[in-house]
Amino acid sequence: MQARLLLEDGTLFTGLSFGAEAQMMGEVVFNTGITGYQEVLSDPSYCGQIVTMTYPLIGNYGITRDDFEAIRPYIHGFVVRRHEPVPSNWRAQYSLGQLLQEYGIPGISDIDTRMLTRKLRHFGTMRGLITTGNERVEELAERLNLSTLMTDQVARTSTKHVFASPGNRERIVLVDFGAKSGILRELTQRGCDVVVVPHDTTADEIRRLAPDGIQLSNGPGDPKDVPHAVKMITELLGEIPIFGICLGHQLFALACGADTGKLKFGHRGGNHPVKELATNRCYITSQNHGYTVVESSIEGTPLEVTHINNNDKTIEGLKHNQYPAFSVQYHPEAAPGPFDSSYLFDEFLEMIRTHKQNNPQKPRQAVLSETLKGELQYAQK
Ligand SMILES: NC(=O)CC[C@H](N)C(=O)O
Repeated sequence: MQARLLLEDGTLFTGLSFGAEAQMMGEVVFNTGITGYQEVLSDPSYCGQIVTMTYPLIGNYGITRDDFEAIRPYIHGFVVRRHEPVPSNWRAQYSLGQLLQEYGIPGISDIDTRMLTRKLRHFGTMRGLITTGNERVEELAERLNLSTLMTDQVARTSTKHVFASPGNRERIVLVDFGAKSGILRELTQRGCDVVVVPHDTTADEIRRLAPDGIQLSNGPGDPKDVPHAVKMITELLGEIPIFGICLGHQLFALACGADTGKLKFGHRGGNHPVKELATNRCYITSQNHGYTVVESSIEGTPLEVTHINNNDKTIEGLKHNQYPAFSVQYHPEAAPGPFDSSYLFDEFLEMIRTHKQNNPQKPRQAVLSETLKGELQYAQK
């Protein structure tokens, strides 16, 4: 069956459909990973986006639900050069095309993804529309022109209820802005007592959970669409150690008085070189973001730049010069790898221990278990 991809500049690609029979609109972006398409399509930070893979052969190892970064994909379309419908992998439960069909997401293959990527690099990301129907092109163009990009992706992808992943070490409140499950995995692997809370949890609600540290997750969209989170971070800065990842990094920067802006075509892939300024060391990192912290906005804030991107020199890491709080624009949970940066979770726990030594805490409130029990019961209804 035929599928078409129309861009807002009028470019029309005609290829083959391998996903759902559907028409969907979104911001067209590209990812340069040569593996990891399952983690890409299930990463909630791509909510509302049409993702093009620049690697030409996609789908050859199929789909394994255990490799997902969220309960379901939130992408609005998947674009590949060649889709492999028969996976060769003993872990595969079904094919990529079957997964897209299950969730009503269109997929288009057999188009020139190199041309598409060059266009996005040259002109910046664009709105686009994938359709498997046979509408007239003028009709599709009009629909695309009238459409706008989503602004409520965080609310769509965040958990609605508090849930816990118990452990016997530091208690971490993980604020879920559309978190990848890799973050929870990294924390639980280190024995942390993790409480995952919705994106709009207030500072007081977080205090009641008596956390040792706050992990701000990644998430979709523009950080300026989540002002309530900036307020929460501002209120807790200095009181509880904070570690922000990706959207969490951008929100942390906004809370410290810096600004964010949109990159022309973003960073999405598994081999972005990041330089740690203190050591001059280079880390190869996994990235997925379209926004960035504006460098010129750092002056006059309490922030210090710790890492920069070696390709375009944009900010990749920040730390507060007075309080226990830091953040990175890339993904230390590295799903899929590279695993160069997982040590940042250990540094976060080390920061928490130092903060605890310097600020002996009151015993944890008994109210915590009651709060959680109530939430969990509610969630089970
Ligand atoms: N992965 C993320 O958290 C992405 C952050 C933000 N949505 C951006 O595109 O920049």
